[in-house]
Amino acid sequence: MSKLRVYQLAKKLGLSSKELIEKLADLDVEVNNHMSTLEDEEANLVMELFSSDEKGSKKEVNESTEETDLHEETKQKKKKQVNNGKNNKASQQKQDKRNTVDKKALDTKTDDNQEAKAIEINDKIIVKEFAELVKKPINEVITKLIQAGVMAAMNQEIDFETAEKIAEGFGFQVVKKESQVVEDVDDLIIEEDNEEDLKARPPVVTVMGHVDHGKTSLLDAIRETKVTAKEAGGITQHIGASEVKINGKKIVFLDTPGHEAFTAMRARGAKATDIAILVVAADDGVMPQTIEAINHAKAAEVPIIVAINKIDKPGANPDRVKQELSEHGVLIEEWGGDIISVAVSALQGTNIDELLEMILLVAEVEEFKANPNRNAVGVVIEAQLDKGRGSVATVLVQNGTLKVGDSVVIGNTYGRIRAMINDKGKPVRIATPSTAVEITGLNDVPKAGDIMVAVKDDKVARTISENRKNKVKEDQLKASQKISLDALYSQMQEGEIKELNIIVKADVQGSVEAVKQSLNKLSNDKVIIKPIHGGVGAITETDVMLASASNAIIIGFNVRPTSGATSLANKEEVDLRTYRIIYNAIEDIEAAMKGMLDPEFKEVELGKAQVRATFKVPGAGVIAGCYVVEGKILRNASIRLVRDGIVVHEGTISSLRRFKDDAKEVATGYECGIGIDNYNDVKEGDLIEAYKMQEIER
Ligand SMILES: Nc1nc2c(ncn2[C@@H]2O[C@H](COP(=O)(O)OP(=O)(O)OP(=O)(O)O)[C@@H](O)[C@H]2O)c(=O)[nH]1
Repeated sequence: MSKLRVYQLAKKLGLSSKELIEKLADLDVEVNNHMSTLEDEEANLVMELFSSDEKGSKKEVNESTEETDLHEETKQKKKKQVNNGKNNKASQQKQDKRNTVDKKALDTKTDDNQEAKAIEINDKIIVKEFAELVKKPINEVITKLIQAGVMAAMNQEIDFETAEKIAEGFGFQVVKKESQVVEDVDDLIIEEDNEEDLKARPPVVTVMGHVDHGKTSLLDAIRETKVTAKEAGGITQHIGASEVKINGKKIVFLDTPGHEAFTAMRARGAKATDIAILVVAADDGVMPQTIEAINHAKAAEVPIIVAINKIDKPGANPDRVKQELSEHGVLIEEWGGDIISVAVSALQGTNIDELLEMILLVAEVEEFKANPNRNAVGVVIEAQLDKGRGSVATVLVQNGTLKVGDSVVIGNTYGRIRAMINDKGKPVRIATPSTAVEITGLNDVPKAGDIMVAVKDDKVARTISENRKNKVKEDQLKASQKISLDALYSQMQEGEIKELNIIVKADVQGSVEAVKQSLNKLSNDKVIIKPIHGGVGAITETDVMLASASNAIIIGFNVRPTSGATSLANKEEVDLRTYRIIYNAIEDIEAAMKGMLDPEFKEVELGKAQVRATFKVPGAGVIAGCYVVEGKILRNASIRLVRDGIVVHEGTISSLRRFKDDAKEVATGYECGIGIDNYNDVKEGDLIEAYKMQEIER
């Protein structure tokens, strides 16, 4: 048969195109529209199914359910072959299994009523057999299934969960047939590939850089020049990643620019990016987040390509950018280094091709490879619950080939891939290494950064996912074995720690440098102290994520963590310490290295108040009119005054009042006046943090 279009086949079958498309979807055959062509085997299958469906339903009414419908069985087998690419043998094995269930079903029938209330079901069962098992007429079962949102004919399979739900509705207790125990995917799949099986794969790229330097514009420019509607059905769909082609070669861009997303993924244990594009605006130069991006990329050991952007602007000075980059350890080729830079204008589309060519060049040098002929392994880029489609996840296939019908485990979720669409919104049946596809068919919504693995079958997928859920606690424990100064000595003794990664944040750049240098000098033969990032300003969530991903501790001087950073640090178990004097930090780390760090006092936060106005009160100096935003402020507490994340003063309270009365404490949600001992330079917008020191048992 020559290739048929959907509308042609619909006509043959006396259906509308819409009806046929729906029928095809039931068979897991996804088509775009009425003009889409069908593979021969798909068309054959549909025609065969359609003609026998009619016969089948007529039969259903007239015949007893015990009679075997051979035609239906062939149909099932065929459908499986098309959808799952499984061979006849597998199909036959399934059939054998079904027969076992069948026997059991009949056995159950002979049991007395009480016992018959408990039934055993495999991870799948054919509707007809299920009806026998629950002793109900087939049309009643099918009606219940439809009510539960499952469209299945009598010879189609339903999964365990569906069967369980319906059976329970009929008053049965359902027990799952014991399945083979599989510990975890890690045991199954993370086998090394043989060198000869590895083939070159396209690079996966993330765009990073300072705010407003043009990350989004650059991604847009790349997409505009390269992902045009040339390809059929070419509407770019947001799936979290996009593919471009240059000189016939593919590059995959992750759509969420910024090092935050990149590091958050890394903290989950995923490494999705092969190359980082560092965007620096030629008229602005290296800025704080440029430095952050550099350090994040370096910590992840990802090669960098610099895109010097906005060269169309009058104030553009690419040479200055190169010089500034060299000061931060990014040595461009002209500066004797090996980092490639390309001057671009995202706005005017200048040199975009050149940038893409450079990406391919780096990819060639780095030799990114994968084995397309194995079970798929990948990572979740993003995922959400879609009203119509259920759990929808974009996964980047990193190794192997993912196919529609594959059973997968993703984090604690699992499922069989129902459909896949690519970044152009086109349904695809396979996804090779370095391809991002949106998948449906999972039982729950996975998290970005979760690892996806294709496994043998649904049973294995479900077992692993259940085992994983049970192991979550254990894993959390494992994941929480983060470095801390308190445990440094014992970890050093056990040889677990060779490097102590440190992130330094301070109020001025001079302190950052001073601390980094002093800390470097503390390295000895057991442990190397390695400052992986330093910056000016408050300790942010991004700093905590970097610390978590790189197993680092954070040291702050005269700066405070933002409240988001504090809670994230608690969650990620990141050791975050703040100091007022550099010497104290050095002393602490030195003591920790000798196993002598036993802090005698610990700071306990009491509350925070925001300064909303200030008043000059004769005899009492400046009083801050405050609103308590967190915890409570105690009259005898120590306080620190924080302005834009930086500690501007530390001291004690001289007066605490509610209206005209002295107060011992003021709780969240109340206003109060706070006077600070010997300090008048308080400003509107400042934050007053109250704390007390608590003695810690040695
Ligand atoms: N003249 C000029 N302007 C540019 C160029 N690239 C980006 N811009 C402008 O710079 C501004 C910021 O660009 P974005 O692409 O939003 O920058 P971003 O880095 O994604 O910014 P954030 O998402 O806020 O971090 C926009 O007004 C752009 O139009 C360029 O090559 N030339």
